[in-house]
Amino acid sequence: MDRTESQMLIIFGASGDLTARKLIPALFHLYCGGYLPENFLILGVSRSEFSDEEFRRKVIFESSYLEGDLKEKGRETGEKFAQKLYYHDLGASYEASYVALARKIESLDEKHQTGNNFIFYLSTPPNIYEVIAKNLSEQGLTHKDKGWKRLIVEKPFGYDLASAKKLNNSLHQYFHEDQIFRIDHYLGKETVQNLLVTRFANSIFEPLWNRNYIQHIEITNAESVGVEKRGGYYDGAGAMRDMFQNHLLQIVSLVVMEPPISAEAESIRNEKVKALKSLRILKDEKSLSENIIRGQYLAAEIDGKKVKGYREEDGVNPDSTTETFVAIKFFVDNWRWKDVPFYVRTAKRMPTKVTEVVIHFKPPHHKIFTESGMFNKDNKLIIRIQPDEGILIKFGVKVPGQGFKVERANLDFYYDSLIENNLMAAYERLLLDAMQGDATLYARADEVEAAWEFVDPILQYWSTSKDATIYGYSAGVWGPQNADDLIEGENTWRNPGSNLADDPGFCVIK
Ligand SMILES: NC(=O)C1=CN([C@@H]2O[C@H](COP(=O)(O)OP(=O)(O)OC[C@H]3O[C@@H](n4cnc5c(N)ncnc54)[C@H](OP(=O)(O)O)[C@@H]3O)[C@@H](O)[C@H]2O)C=CC1
Ligand SMILES: O=C1O[C@H](COP(=O)(O)O)[C@@H](O)[C@H](O)[C@H]1O
Repeated sequence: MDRTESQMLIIFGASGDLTARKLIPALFHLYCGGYLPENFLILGVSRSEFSDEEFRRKVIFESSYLEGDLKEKGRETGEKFAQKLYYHDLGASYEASYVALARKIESLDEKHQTGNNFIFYLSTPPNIYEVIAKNLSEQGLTHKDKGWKRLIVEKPFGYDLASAKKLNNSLHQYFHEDQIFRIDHYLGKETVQNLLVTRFANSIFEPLWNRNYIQHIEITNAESVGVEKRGGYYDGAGAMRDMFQNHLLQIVSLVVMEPPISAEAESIRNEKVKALKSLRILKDEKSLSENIIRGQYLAAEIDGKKVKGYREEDGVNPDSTTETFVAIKFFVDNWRWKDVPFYVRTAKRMPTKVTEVVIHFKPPHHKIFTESGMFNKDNKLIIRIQPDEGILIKFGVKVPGQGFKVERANLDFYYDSLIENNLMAAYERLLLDAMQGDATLYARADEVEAAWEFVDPILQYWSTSKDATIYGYSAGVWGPQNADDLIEGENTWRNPGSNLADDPGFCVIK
């Protein structure tokens, strides 16, 4: 709290969905929690015409995203928070009127003593990020001589490796790397951060965290919703760009990375980059076709309700070959992970919303309890990212009675069980970190590029090869059936329920 200096947050794209749905509610929660400094302002910027009052009404009092909060905290709290909000209409284009914007920022800064400390948040279509950065620079708004200046950049960061590099180079003309905060909201999730703590604050997991004890690793990110109102955007992106390149590879990097020398941003980010660079890139046609399954959801009935197929969604091309499901098997080429398969999948219109990491351990070398088949079941560590956040270990116990019959039991931890378990929403945590200048949970330029290096050949293969199949799957099932064939031996995906303790079958380790 003490570290949050007086400052102004300038949001470009203030009339858009993200501002109303995530940013303003996060800022309101930070305000109610006493996390914002006394001298703090939010200046919304876009081309739509609003007065300050109209903007406040739109994003606070008439917003369905704050309705519950306002009921709980009272209108008066909403009114006080609203006094921190201002709006600037950029006019017809994002190229124009930066002189007027600069004047407005300067006068607000002077009047409200925000210390010339500015965060510029880019929540517009990505194709205008550079234009905004350039104009800010030309108006002298990026200089660090008086106060600090930071830039938060929304995803997607680039469309492929070349465009990500281009965007990095463009932004670096106007901002130093230490001023740029590339957002990935999964890094703002408490349970994703806890991957670091589970691994590096305990001496019971890390000694086993390697090829000697781990048989394979499975990561599932499933959403039950379809593309909702974002069909237009999603059709140009697909699951690979929308989720895998950023959120899933961030989780992978935290699972794969070596211990950092400290919890400082650069130490952690250095190790994450090394981890991403050690992923074996699927390059040749054979490995691309054998190790990746992509799919697209088809119309179906779920709980008696008809849901549209992907191609029928608003904004989606009726002949679209954009993937809404992707499952990938890959290896990590380093000392720790040699020969350990990683299976990662992400999809829309699955049976439930769930994200989890499952570490499957190898069975004991020598099997002495032959009475039941239990010794064949693997020990598992399940790290539940969402929902029902927690950690569960599956291990064998003796069934009471004669002989040595073994059954599987659970050791578990639930975030719910903590007395203080107010999990801060991802955007709250990330905004607060940026306000305090902490970039640990933001992606660095080389990190984003390393992730694209893994993803690029896959996208190229899909766009150029005639053999790159896309499979249909009915909305509400766990994706195309042949995604199970990716997994070696008789193992299958875990297909979890929404409760961590649900046990949907098991994996057989031969
Ligand atoms: N919405 C979400 O859930 C998520 C969004 N994001 C990212 O956040 C950013 C904003 O997304 P979102 O709020 O959903 O988008 P919207 O389309 O709802 O809003 C875009 C905003 O940018 C402004 N804008 C400026 N120039 C243009 C232009 N040429 N065309 C269209 N709009 C323009 C719009 O306002 P005006 O027309 O008034 O200038 C509007 O305020 C995007 O980069 C998106 O990828 C990331 C994760 C989730
Ligand atoms: O970034 C995105 O994430 C959401 C899923 O986020 P979650 O926090 O609800 O898991 C996804 O729906 C969206 O398509 C994607 O752009």
